[in-house]
Amino acid sequence: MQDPILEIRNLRVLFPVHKKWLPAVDGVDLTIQPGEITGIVGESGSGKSVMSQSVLRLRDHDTAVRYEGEILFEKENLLKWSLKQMRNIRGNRISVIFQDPLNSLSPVHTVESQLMEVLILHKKISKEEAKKKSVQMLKMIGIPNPENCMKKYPFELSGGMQQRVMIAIALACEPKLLIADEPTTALDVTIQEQILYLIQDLNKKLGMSILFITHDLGAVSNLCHSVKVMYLGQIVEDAKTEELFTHPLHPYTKGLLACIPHLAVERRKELPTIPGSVPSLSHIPEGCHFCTRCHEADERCRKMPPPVVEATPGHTVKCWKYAEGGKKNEVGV
Ligand SMILES: Nc1ncnc2c1ncn2[C@@H]1O[C@H](COP(=O)(O)OP(=O)(O)OP(=O)(O)O)[C@@H](O)[C@H]1O
Repeated sequence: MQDPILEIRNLRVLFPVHKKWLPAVDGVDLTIQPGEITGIVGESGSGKSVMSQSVLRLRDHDTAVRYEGEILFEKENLLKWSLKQMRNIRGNRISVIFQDPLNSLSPVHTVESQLMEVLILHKKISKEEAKKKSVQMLKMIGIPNPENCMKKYPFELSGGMQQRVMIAIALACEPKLLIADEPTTALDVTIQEQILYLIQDLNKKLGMSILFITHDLGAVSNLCHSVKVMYLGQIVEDAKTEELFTHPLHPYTKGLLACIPHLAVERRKELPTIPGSVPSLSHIPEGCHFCTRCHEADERCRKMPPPVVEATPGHTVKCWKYAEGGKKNEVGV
């Protein structure tokens, strides 16, 4: 087996809230193999973005933040790196694409100058080479007339085209890891499909690993090799995609799957929901983080954090229900 591209070990990311350091990410372990697409799903406020942005230390600039644990990228602990070292890795060995391309693209520079800038900065190539490579990138991501697109400003492009340009910039330096944080949420359904197909195609062609963050379980089922379900800063279930969709174990995962709209609409039933909402950081329950919304929770769940149990090989769940009989993973206990 190859060495993993990314290995996150017992990561905690804490923010100061009411004079206390509170964990938005609370003991996450995650491994991504070369070429693998890993999905992170969970409701708003589960800590998906904080966790993925920590890989590139994107929160360091604008807010007080404390990290514990390790983020090993090709065996180097990024949490020990200076911000100067981090700048060299961003957009080069690790890239990120966000939900809203207009927030990531500069409104006052053409597509050409934005694409060329990243290539000249990181790859130290000449202007002519950068221009040639930029046209190739736009072609590869399916922009019909790349030379024409190069001259445009982002506002002159449709939402789908802006997203493609952002992907081209992210991939220009052929990163080993792409972090895609809700990359299709702001797009029309048909364009969503195209962008997901594009990401899948690029993963196959370039062999890069992808950390795919989303609310959309449908997208996960089509795209990802494995899925981690996140709730209030913790991974509560982790399995290969097919296994997770066919044999969900955690009450939270079961709840999320039951909320996929088309199944209920087809049968003209009321759409199920998970009662309540994700608590804020200052209201994290003492025992299992999900206990306040779980219909199966008992006294033990409310008092003691559950262990991580390997229910079947490669399928782990953080829930007391599976604690007896399953194989305990010491890290999560
Ligand atoms: N700078 C900060 N200070 C305090 N709390 C923060 C800060 N940034 C994020 N949080 C909190 O961390 C938690 C996780 O937020 P995060 O944005 O990672 O969730 P998410 O799962 O990505 O949600 P969404 O899908 O809406 O982006 C939330 O409770 C959020 O309020």
